Amino acid sequence: MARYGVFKSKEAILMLLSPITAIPYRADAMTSSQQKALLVFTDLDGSLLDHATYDYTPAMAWLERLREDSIPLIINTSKTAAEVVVLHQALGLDSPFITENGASIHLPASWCLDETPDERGWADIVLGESYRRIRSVLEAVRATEGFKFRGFGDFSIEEVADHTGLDASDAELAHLREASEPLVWEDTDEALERFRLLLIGAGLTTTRGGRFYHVLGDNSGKGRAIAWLVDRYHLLKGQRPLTLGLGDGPNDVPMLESVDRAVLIRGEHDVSISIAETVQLYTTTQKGPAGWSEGLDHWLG
Ligand SMILES: O=C(O)[C@@H](COP(=O)(O)O)O[C@H]1O[C@H](CO)[C@@H](O)[C@H](O)[C@H]1O
Repeated sequence: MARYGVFKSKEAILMLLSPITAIPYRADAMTSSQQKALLVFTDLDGSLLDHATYDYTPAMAWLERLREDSIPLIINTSKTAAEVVVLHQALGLDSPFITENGASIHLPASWCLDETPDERGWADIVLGESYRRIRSVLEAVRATEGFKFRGFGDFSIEEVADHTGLDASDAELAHLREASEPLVWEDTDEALERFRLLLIGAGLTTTRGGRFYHVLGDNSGKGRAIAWLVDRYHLLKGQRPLTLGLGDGPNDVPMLESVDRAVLIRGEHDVSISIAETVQLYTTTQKGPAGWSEGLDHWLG
């Protein structure tokens, strides 16, 4: 610090030199040159979308700024591809997206190397297990152990709508699972522990969103899908990107622990979330899309 003389730090000097209206210098905020190679990964429910209403209006200003600055916004959610395609179009995005808690990655033609895009111009990478196998394991452990739970495969479209607050047509899209099963646990905590261990033995893993437990292949998860896309970006552009992730639920922890800057959005759920201390983390005071914007103000503002 001696080289800054009477000033306590470089930050203090920069604050003095800044015009009064300028945003104060913060050592941990991303510089504009870092933002040129930035990928922003976002969870949906409880993060970009309001937990109860699925509204994203409070995030509009930041969505516009990311678009203007050509910063890719990459959705990373437990929702199905059928659900995300609709939102992706509504938001006017052209970036890849990750569905079913990291079990599938969807690449636009500009992100493809060996993959051949389909007639819509997209290629799908499956990291996880097939829905068929997940359901057959779930049905087998339920039959042998008598566990009490119900998954989307046991629900009618109306029941999905009742559990989620989605309208019938959105509930139908949520029902179109390809590589993960959301479920409502109706048994004891001890039974849940036994269930989890049995699934590990079958190559499956469990995680938790704002409303449901989710079962998926143990070779997937929101963090692994990010690692896959970071490698692909590196191959395409010849440099590693900087990454920023925003999420609110336990299923977002692997995402928040795999990015360079993380935003933990205050959740609607009652699950306490702990993130590794090594993570550069900002925790919001606001919930949903208002908290999402608060997190971007913090790191990119
Ligand atoms: O478990 C949950 O609470 C959410 C979590 O979704 P995110 O990973 O937070 O986008 O996901 C399920 O419920 C949604 C409706 O609330 C459905 O749209 C999703 O398909 C389902 O996975």
